[in-house]
Amino acid sequence: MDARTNETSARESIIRVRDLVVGFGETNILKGLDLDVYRGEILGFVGGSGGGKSVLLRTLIGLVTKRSGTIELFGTNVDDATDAEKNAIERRWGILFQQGALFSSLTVRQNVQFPIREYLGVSKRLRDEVTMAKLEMVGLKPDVAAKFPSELSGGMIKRVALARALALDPEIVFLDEPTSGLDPIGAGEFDQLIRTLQQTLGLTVFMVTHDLDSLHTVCDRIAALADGKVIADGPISTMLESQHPWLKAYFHGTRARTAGISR
Ligand SMILES: Nc1ncnc2c1ncn2[C@@H]1O[C@H](COP(=O)(O)OP(=O)(O)OP(=O)(O)O)[C@@H](O)[C@H]1O
Repeated sequence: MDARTNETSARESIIRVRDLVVGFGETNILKGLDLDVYRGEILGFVGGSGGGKSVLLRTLIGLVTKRSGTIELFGTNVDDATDAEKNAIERRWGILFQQGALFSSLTVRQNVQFPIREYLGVSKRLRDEVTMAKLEMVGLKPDVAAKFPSELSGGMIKRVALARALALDPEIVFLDEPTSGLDPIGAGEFDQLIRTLQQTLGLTVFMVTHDLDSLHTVCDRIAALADGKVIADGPISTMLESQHPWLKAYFHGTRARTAGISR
């Protein structure tokens, strides 16, 4: 199904954040942030370095405690969720951290199986079958399963990390700078893979990225973070029209022109 049709026909918020404040010590990093992530879309999340993109991601998955505001995941307010409900919610997302973050002492197979072992009491045979299916899904050959992360290229590490993020058949995947460290061809292939998975699996994708090519080619919508808030959201045309100084610098700078986004 075309992603844009999908987006307009079903505007169900998988993630709904309102007036979110998150800080450390005396400093607030997120200062009343509002954000929706709609089912089936690929949302690109951009913002200056140190602006709080990773902090938002870590807050959404419960690794950082918010100071105030509401976070609803799959229609459940996390403040009202029981431990059992939180556990059930965690199984509905997958995460690809920056640099892939694989366990270096585990094989690819063991890395991909990690969430399955943690959340599902299934037999070894079924775990192995699921693992091989996920590796195939991300375009890796079966022989990769027995390798260790140190034996893989950067692009392969990202794919294994994506296979692990997909292990529990999530409804949404959080990707923290998935194409960083990849050459332009590898980054383009990874973007294409994400688009294919979104279309074939009906995945929702929340992608923190600095990659202008990714924003241009793969994202249905972009949300921009500045001054602790989402200052603009919409398709790339909305970003190009914005008069906010950071957005102007970002989307009309030399790199944007090189990527063919702006003239
Ligand atoms: N655990 C923490 N304790 C104190 N400060 C933190 C903590 N985690 C993040 N910060 C601060 O929060 C701010 C936002 O960091 P964050 O990593 O979210 O930025 P970012 O937008 O993801 O940046 P980049 O694009 O460079 O990855 C930074 O100033 C960082 O130092």
